[in-house]
Amino acid sequence: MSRPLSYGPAVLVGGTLAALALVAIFGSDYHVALAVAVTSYIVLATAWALFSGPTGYVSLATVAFFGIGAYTVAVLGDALPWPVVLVVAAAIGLVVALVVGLSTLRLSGIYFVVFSFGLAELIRQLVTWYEVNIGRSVGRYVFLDVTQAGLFWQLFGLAVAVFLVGWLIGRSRLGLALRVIGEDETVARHCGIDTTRAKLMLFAVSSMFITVTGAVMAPRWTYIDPAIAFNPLISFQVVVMALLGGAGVLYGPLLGAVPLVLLFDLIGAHFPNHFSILLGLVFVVVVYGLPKGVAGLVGRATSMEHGAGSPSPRTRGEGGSPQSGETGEGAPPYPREAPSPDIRAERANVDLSPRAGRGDTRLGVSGEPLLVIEDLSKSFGGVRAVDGLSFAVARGSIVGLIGPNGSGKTTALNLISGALPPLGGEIRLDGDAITGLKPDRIVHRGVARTFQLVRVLGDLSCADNVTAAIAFREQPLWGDEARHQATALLGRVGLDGRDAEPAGNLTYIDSKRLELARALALDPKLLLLDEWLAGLNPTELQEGIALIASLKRDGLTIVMVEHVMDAIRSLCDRCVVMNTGKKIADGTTAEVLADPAVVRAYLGGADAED
Ligand SMILES: Nc1ncnc2c1ncn2[C@@H]1O[C@H](COP(=O)(O)OP(=O)(O)OP(=O)(O)O)[C@@H](O)[C@H]1O
Repeated sequence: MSRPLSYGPAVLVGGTLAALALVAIFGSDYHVALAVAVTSYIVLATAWALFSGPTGYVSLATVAFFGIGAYTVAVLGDALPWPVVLVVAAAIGLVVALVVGLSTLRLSGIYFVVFSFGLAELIRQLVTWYEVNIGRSVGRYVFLDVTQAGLFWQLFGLAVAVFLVGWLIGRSRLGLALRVIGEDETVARHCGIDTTRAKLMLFAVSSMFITVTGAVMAPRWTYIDPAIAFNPLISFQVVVMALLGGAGVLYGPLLGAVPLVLLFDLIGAHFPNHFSILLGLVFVVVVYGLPKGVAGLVGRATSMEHGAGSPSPRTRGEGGSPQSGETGEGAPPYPREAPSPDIRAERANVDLSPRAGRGDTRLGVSGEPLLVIEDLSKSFGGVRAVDGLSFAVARGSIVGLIGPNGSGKTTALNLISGALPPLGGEIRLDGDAITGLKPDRIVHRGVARTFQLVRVLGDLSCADNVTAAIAFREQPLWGDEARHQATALLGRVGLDGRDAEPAGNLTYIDSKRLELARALALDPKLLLLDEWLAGLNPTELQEGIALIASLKRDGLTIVMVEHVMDAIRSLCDRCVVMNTGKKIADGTTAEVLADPAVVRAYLGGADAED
């Protein structure tokens, strides 16, 4: 949403459509037919990229929807007025997309590709079966009085509509959600995005455009059978066109569709028997030579011109220290409400007495704790990663979750944040059970997290990384207000003035700052930090500790998995120690770090003694 407005794409799209319109008005029959083919593929490839571009879900189901549209016309074309036929086709496409989407959009990567291909084949076989066994003939005649020019103008209208819808989606929360999903679906869920719903909505919109295109194109054939209407080549051609042009931007597929339709027309005329081989060759060249398409090349050239061509490498622990004064107390105020007097009172009441001991869920916490974990467990195959874990976290406190490598700390955080479903036990936040809820629901209850391996959305700007959370939290904001809040949060973590910078350019420490800003943007009650301080140099570490301390001063409750003992000592009110999935200690930091069982299991004598 913070991308600068550029008229280049609008001129490109408008100019191309205007040129096609001129061909349709003044061209010969052959040229009008060519304009029809080009426009139909512009619509198909752009509609395909509406969904597959931002999400990265490569769908080979294009022809399934295209064929549904064509067959709707073949069956109903004579019986109903033309606009009604198109509406019925769109409705059927919508229903099929919703059913298919609900059952498949949980799949990702190659599984989705294979399924989408299988879907097209399945629908083709079903139609063939119906025609042979019920209809008693394989094909159907389509006798509709539509001229080539009439066909062109319908497609032209569809093209205008698909660009308009794509433009609107690109500027909407849904558009941002899809870009986040495409970058990192796990992060998307932890930003509060209902990823299934977002994907489903766009899949349905994209499929409706494809279905209506199939319907509009049907009269062109006069006779159709399943082999024509569900020809898998259509799916492959659409993918190749979108990839050649660049599926990441709205105008990209157009850049691929125009030259390839012309090329395919040439190949079809002169080498009809070699069409598939040449299509395969084009596909290989596109995938290897232009992974981000022509639009990607244009984007790179433009950014080089503006001096932003070579992103600095994202190297763990390398340089990039923030300027002094950017963190901690000197930073602009974190835009969340100050802790209420109640919370302050409860914090004052936290019992950190040495009696607070092992295995007792509520010991050490007076009043209703913010987070209560009871008898939580999780297994991976034969490995019991978390085994009967119980502890509580007082409001406004920082609890360190510590233990040797592989003791189950990250798994415990994953269970709390909803990244993993527990095997057993209960998690309560503010008195309400959140056990087993999806991450986006848990985010809306007030839990935010960072990840052990930092996860920023590299192709999005820093501001968009933070806005993704602001736009999908429980009390979402959008537009200028969201942008201002994103800027303030970036300043809060020491990333002043970096709003427009792609997150992929950030150094390791700055990526961590950005991830923290994104978590804070969710306006959480509880923040889960997974080794947020790992890999920092001594200066960065001190700044990181100051930053976390300032969050606590603002009233945030924090559970931090950490191996950096200096941070544990200076930040944590209490510590829960895990070993082989079980809690082995729970008490004040000083008490726990002096516990011989803890020393034996984890710290080693030297560190425990300093
Ligand atoms: N997705 C997974 N699949 C299979 N095993 C897993 C998975 N995640 C964690 N484990 C196993 O569960 C156990 C606990 O792992 P976990 O990452 O929670 O430990 P940890 O205390 O966070 O370790 P570290 O301090 O090294 O990050 C380990 O034996 C680990 O191999």
